[in-house]
Amino acid sequence: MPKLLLVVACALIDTDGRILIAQRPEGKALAGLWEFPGGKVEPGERPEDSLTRELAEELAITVKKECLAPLTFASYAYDDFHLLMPLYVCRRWQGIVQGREGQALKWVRPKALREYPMPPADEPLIPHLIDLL
Ligand SMILES: Nc1nc2c([nH]c(=O)n2[C@@H]2O[C@H](COP(=O)(O)OP(=O)(O)OP(=O)(O)O)[C@@H](O)[C@H]2O)c(=O)[nH]1
Repeated sequence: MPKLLLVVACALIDTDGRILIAQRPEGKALAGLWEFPGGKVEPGERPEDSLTRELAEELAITVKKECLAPLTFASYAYDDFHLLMPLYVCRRWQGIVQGREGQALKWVRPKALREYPMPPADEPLIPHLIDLL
């Protein structure tokens, strides 16, 4: 059984019902693909704390834990690890979203998500977002 990797991700939703996606920068695994902001849960961290930390680091926003609602999760066998990725939704945050790590950002309607190449783990998440919005 390959290593289980726990990654938390978030669909930020704006007042027009659009979802934020970020493009993975060059040099990283899966570079160029569009993903939901988030990252690995570090040892000793609660998942919601990892997510608020990643959102601050990547996007310069402050998110309260009460504003994170669980939506669904991805479970996907990559070659070298098995990804388990809870997806939260968030409609309320403090600050202005900016890409702090040089990543491109886009606000996209749920039905348009398929136009952006995403990691294979993410594809099954799209119908859940379409249903939600
Ligand atoms: N944040 C995020 N990660 C995703 C998504 N889909 C998906 O397969 N992943 C995978 O989950 C892992 C997330 O790791 P990460 O973003 O924290 O880490 P990273 O590869 O940037 O590495 P590093 O933080 O050690 O530099 C990566 O292997 C990434 O490919 C997604 O929608 N959002």
